[in-house]
Amino acid sequence: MIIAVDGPAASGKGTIARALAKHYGLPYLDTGLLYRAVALNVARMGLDLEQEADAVAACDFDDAMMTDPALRDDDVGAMASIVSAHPLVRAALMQRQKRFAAQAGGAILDGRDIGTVIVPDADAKLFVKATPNIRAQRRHAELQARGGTASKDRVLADIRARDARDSGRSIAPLVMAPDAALLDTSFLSIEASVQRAVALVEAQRAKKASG
Ligand SMILES: Nc1ncnc2c1ncn2[C@@H]1O[C@H](COP(=O)(O)OP(=O)(O)O)[C@@H](O)[C@H]1O
Ligand SMILES: Nc1ccn([C@@H]2O[C@H](COP(=O)(O)OP(=O)(O)O)[C@@H](O)[C@H]2O)c(=O)n1
Repeated sequence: MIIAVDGPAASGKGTIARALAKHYGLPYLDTGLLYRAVALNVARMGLDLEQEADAVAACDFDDAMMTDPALRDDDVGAMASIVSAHPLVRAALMQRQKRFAAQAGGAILDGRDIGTVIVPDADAKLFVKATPNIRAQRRHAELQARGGTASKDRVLADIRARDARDSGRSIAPLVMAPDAALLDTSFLSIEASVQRAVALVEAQRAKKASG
């Protein structure tokens, strides 16, 4: 079974995707980390995020980079949103994601374009959302726990800027696939969100199985 989980920053998609991976015993790929790795690489190489050729030169990284804690920094999320708008960067990362999705037994991937571009024929698709304020609150608490000092207003502004850039870009914009199930986590606990996610996946599987 392949499950696609998409949604904006700090909506809870990673939390849900990890829980679904455990529930169904499937391997999980956080595709945002790939774009974050490219962005961090560009910065470390002293290159320009806005220049497509610079960002493409930073796409060649090995798996070890995916565990670098610096990838989770807030400014790296904002930088990732800049490099991810370059078509050649998306092309360079596409095969890696498609290969992960195609492994025997299935997989779960989360990101922005999983259900629309990477695996449009996924067995189940979720689009996770929450209000910008609630997402900022959650991300702010998460960053504070990691020793970050950004204010809640700054985190909210970053989330709004990323929403606009990710939804407004011409290639693979953040948009809900027409056949995805919407899951609004604004007023749900983590446990309730996960329960709802499992129910939505089961409903989509049952619908597919019946024809
Ligand atoms: N339903 C929820 N209620 C409260 N906090 C949540 C909920 N879902 C996720 N979180 C917390 O919000 C933060 C962002 O969640 P995460 O799953 O990383 O979002 P995303 O992958 O969409 O960026 C994390 O600290 C996570 O523990
Ligand atoms: N499939 C994906 C995943 C992430 N991204 C980009 O990478 C950035 C960081 O993604 P992320 O999933 O790590 O961010 P969070 O939602 O965890 O804050 C996003 O803002 C997008 O610009 C993308 O374009 N496509």
